[in-house]
Amino acid sequence: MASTAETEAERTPALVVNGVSHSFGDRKVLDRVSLTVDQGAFVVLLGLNGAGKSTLFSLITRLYDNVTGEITIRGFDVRRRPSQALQRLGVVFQSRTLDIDLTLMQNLKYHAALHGFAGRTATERARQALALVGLSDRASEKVRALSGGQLRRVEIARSMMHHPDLLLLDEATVGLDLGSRETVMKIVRDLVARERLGVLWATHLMDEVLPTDQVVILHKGVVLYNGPVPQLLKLTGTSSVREAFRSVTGTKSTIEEAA
Ligand SMILES: Nc1ncnc2c1ncn2[C@@H]1O[C@H](COP(=O)(O)OP(=O)(O)OP(=O)(O)O)[C@@H](O)[C@H]1O
Repeated sequence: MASTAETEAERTPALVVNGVSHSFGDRKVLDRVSLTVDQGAFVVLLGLNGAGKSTLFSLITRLYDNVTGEITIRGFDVRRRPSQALQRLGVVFQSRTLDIDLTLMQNLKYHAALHGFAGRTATERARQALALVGLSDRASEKVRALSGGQLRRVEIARSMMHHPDLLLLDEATVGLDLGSRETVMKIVRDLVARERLGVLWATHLMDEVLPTDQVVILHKGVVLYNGPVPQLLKLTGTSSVREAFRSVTGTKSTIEEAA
């Protein structure tokens, strides 16, 4: 019996969004959005600027209250069990949020304190987190000495300190050069493979989607496709995610051109 229970717990998705809508005044910006992120899955939330990606993240993180549908993190409803749900969640926001006048270690320890870790535990967690993103040797440097890509890596380290099951990243590579973008994406994909982390990666950049990813196309607040990449290409009779996106959304320009 115990092993069955364990198996069920292991299978509980990192994130379930079910029938979630959201309006600002009269304007509906999300319309019955549903998606699932399994443990160990890298899910790309692909949409043009204004599609509703950040609004969805604000609902998952409880910055806004979802009044329709439901959102669960590892089975915990974010409205009814907020502390259990949110302690399993890590977030890398679109805007930068590190204190550039503090060292990497100081930034991480400050965050650890917010999660109730102090002293040696905080130092140890910070060290482990920096090792995950390959920045162990920079721990005592000030954040202002880092490149844009390294800053993002520290933010990823910070989001991993409390060992979450679900990581949300909102346009994490915007403003980075190609090499840094690839490094950041590799780090996150490695975490998915190694730690069985569930990741929801919001982007408007087509080339960030790999054939092995699950992709959710969000357009004007509506999910137009949700599934594996090969199936998307087959369904649309196209040979690239860019073409498939155009076909599904009826837009002429690619996301990159529109941005
Ligand atoms: N606080 C707000 N009040 C009113 N409208 C808003 C608010 N926040 C977002 N919107 C509108 O909701 C829609 C969805 O915006 P959202 O920021 O979620 O999109 P997005 O896909 O994250 O795009 P971006 O990457 O440009 O932020 C947009 O039309 C936006 O103008």
